[in-house]
Amino acid sequence: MRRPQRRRGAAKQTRLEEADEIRLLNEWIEAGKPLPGTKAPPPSKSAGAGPSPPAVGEHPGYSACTLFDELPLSQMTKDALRKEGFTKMSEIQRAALPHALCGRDVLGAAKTGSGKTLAFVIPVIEKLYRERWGPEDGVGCIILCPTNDLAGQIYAVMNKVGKLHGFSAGVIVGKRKGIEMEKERVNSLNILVCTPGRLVQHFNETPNFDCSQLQILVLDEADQILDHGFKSQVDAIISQIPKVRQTLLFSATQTKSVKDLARVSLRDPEYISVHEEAKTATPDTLEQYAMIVPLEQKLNMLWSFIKRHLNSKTIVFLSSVKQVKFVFEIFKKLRPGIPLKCMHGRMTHVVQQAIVADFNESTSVLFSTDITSRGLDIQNVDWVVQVDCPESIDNYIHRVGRTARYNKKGKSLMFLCPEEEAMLEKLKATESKIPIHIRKPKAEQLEQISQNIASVLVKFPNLQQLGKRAFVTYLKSVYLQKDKKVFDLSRFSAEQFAAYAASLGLPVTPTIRFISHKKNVSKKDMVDLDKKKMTSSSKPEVIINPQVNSDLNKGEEDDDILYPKKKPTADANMDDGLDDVLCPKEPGTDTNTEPEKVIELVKPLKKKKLKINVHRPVGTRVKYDDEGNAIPPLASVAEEVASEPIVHKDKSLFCPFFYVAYSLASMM
Ligand SMILES: Nc1ncnc2c1ncn2[C@@H]1O[C@H](COP(=O)(O)OP(=O)(O)OP(=O)(O)O)[C@@H](O)[C@H]1O
Repeated sequence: MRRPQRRRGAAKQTRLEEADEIRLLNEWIEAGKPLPGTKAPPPSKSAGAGPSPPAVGEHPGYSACTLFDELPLSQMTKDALRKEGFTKMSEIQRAALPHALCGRDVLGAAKTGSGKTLAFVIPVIEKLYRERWGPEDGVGCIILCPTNDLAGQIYAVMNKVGKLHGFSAGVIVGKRKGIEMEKERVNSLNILVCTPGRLVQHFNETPNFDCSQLQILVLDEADQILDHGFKSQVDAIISQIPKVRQTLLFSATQTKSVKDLARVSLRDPEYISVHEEAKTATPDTLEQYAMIVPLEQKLNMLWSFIKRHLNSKTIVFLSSVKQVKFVFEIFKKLRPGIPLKCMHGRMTHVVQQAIVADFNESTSVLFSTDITSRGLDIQNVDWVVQVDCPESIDNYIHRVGRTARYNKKGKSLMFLCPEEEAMLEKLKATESKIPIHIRKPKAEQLEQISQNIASVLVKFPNLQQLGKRAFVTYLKSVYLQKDKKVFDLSRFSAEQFAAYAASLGLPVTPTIRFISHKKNVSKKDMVDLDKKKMTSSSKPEVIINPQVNSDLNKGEEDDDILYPKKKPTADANMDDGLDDVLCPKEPGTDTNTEPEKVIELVKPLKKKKLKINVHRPVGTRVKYDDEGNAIPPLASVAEEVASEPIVHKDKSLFCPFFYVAYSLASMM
């Protein structure tokens, strides 16, 4: 938002006031900073009594503050925070901000929904303010996060907190085609909020794209950004930015891998984990349930749950895009009595943003992949239902963290097949610190909808194709999971696969080429086997046939008759009653992705010599040598023949905080 145009004299007065404020802030930050490695002391009794502004020249320590107004922050930031209703700091903010404001690297860990975003947005804005950063200085801060939606959300928070400042910020996201429009503007942005893949594209393709002056690098959902999915992109980015910078890493499931942390050149980082001693790894206000649900009963159970929670806002996680699409389309046709939405990574950024915005404002059910599992701050989600088993405990924590945010209440329910009970053991293990309760569904409250689905598929053949793909992609997702103790398709019988297909309303069970009864079985054998199976009572063994791994990467399978359709039977597990999990006592308080793993292969980046922004006023430009070590500005100027005219010190470096690339992305 542009600052109101001021008359020249008033603008000059403002600049003098800002110069004074920056000098005072720098003195205060230096004089009152906490000792390295120290934790914030517990809030004092008088905490929150409101700050008595320090007397001139007095610089009290700020590690014990509880209110934003007590911190050495610029007045513009304090005013913006107050306007947004942020007055008292959360635990992670209280612990991290004093160290981040004085320029230290921070490795921050705190539960989902505990306010980590402000813990890095505020230091970014304050750092650039105190550095008197402006548009001609180019990129001063990069914030990396795993998904486009999260980038959009972080940008929105940045916009709220920084709106009185004069920085240019933007979200550079979106699919391949949008990059051309971004190329013209990306160099003029001071703060980039982006996914790793998009940033690498700019390093590779945007002429004169320059991050050599970078002051601060932030990794949100750092453990995911640093894991194998983004490894090549992150390494490419790190190779293009100065090693001498401030680095902030945050996540609810923070990595402690020294190897990973070394990749981002952390320097004596403050490890701040405010909930390390907490009894639970998940929010205290979250009620967590699990139910053992046979594969072929999952959709019946999901439908029954939704029918009993028509006044709740619910996020439903499924493993694959095809499943999300199929369940969404089918349930839409069956009309449960509550609005339904779906979200996945194959949607354009604009559509995703619109869905999140709409879901924020409505009581509805959002079917989603794990694209929404991390970071998304959707308001007032009452329930998170995990129809498919999370791939890891971290994945579980982030999924359920979509509800019960910032002291609000929420509930989560996870379906586990009997064959996946090992995940329950992992979650209940002491070290996981996840207070999850087992619930047994009441058979009489379980609505059988397979026939209804089958009727819909007859009426809408295109949905039958989608159903087959949902069937195959789900099994593929299980087959490709790393944790073979939990995910093992060979534990499922051929009959169960047939029953699962029938539960999706499919007239025949699609062929799953990576599963066969025995090694190297031919299609003819499979069909013969069917006939034999129809007579024999023994369960044919299901063998995962690795020889056909190549199928996993193929497009969608054609369907084929593998097993006759079988009516799903109510499972023994279903005898006990469904308790409050399906019949909420009071209107609920109760929310995936394939993370936006950028698929394109990153060409090994030529090591580019770090370029220097020659337009930056003399005496304020920080330069780097080839190793990325900062050379003191004056020293570097002394090296050059100082022939260029001295730029007036009072040249304003600020221009209205406006948003550039995001509107570009939104035009994609
Ligand atoms: N100091 C505060 N006072 C009031 N509300 C706050 C404060 N800090 C954050 N919030 C609110 O808490 C919610 C969660 O914040 P945020 O999204 O930053 O959590 P997070 O820790 O990043 O969660 P996740 O781990 O899921 O990414 C947001 O709605 C935010 O506006």
